[in-house]
Amino acid sequence: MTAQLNPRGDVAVLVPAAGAGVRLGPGGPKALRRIGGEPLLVHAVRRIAAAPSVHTIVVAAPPGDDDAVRELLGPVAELTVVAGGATRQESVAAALAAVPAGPEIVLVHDAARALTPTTLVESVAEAVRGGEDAVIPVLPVVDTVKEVSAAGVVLGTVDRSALRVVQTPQGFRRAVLAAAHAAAADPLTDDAGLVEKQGVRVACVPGSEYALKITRPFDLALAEHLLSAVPLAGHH
Ligand SMILES: Nc1ccn([C@@H]2O[C@H](COP(=O)(O)OP(=O)(O)OP(=O)(O)O)[C@@H](O)[C@H]2O)c(=O)n1
Ligand SMILES: C[C@](O)(CO)[C@H](O)COP(=O)(O)O
Repeated sequence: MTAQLNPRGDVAVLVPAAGAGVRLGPGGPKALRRIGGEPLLVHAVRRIAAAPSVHTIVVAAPPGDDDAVRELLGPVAELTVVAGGATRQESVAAALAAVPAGPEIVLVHDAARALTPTTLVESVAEAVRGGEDAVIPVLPVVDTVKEVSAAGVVLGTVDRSALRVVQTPQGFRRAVLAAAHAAAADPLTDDAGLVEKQGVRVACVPGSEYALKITRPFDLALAEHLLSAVPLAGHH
């Protein structure tokens, strides 16, 4: 059944889904690869659409696949589909340009983080609503980290106590994200990076193991397993 979004919600979620998935290997655009019989993009959008604060969803589709993505997501949730760009940053900018007047909180969420819990969408939005200009979900680094030379020799052991791995959704006051994208020069890997360049404070909230980014074949297998072991994996 098509999820109806909250007309009184204050959050727009941009879903960059236009990546090729080179690290995942052959099999078509990553967002359209399947776990539990459904494309990653469907899993991701279903979880976003279940978040009570969400007013608008804009998906940046793989180049040439925008009509197919519209058809695919029609039964999942009310949303807008735009054509993605050559970089993640361009895809986010295209989606941002399609957000209607209204929502003043904008979240950017990778389709590749298909099992992200709905509760994480809400906790990031809540932190922005509470006064932060920019919010990212993070997890501690669980392994020892070494700096290694190009020749494969250890140069030193990094102090990991202040390091965090960063997930999505990343949340922003709308004007802050728009200004950061307007000022963007070289592409960065995440939106918080653009905002940092503007001197804006970026706050952290606890991330979720379920929000793993499906990047390599092992991640796809892990996500498939999580979904079959716990059918609602990452839903809450
Ligand atoms: N031109 C691009 C590149 C990436 N993305 C999206 O950004 C998210 C995070 O990117 P990543 O997981 O690195 O995806 P890919 O770029 O597809 O991966 P790879 O680098 O292995 O090709 C994904 O949902 C991906 O679809 C996008 O919308 N447009
Ligand atoms: C946005 C992101 O998912 C946060 O971890 C990440 O930076 C995307 O980077 P990638 O190099 O495109 O995977």
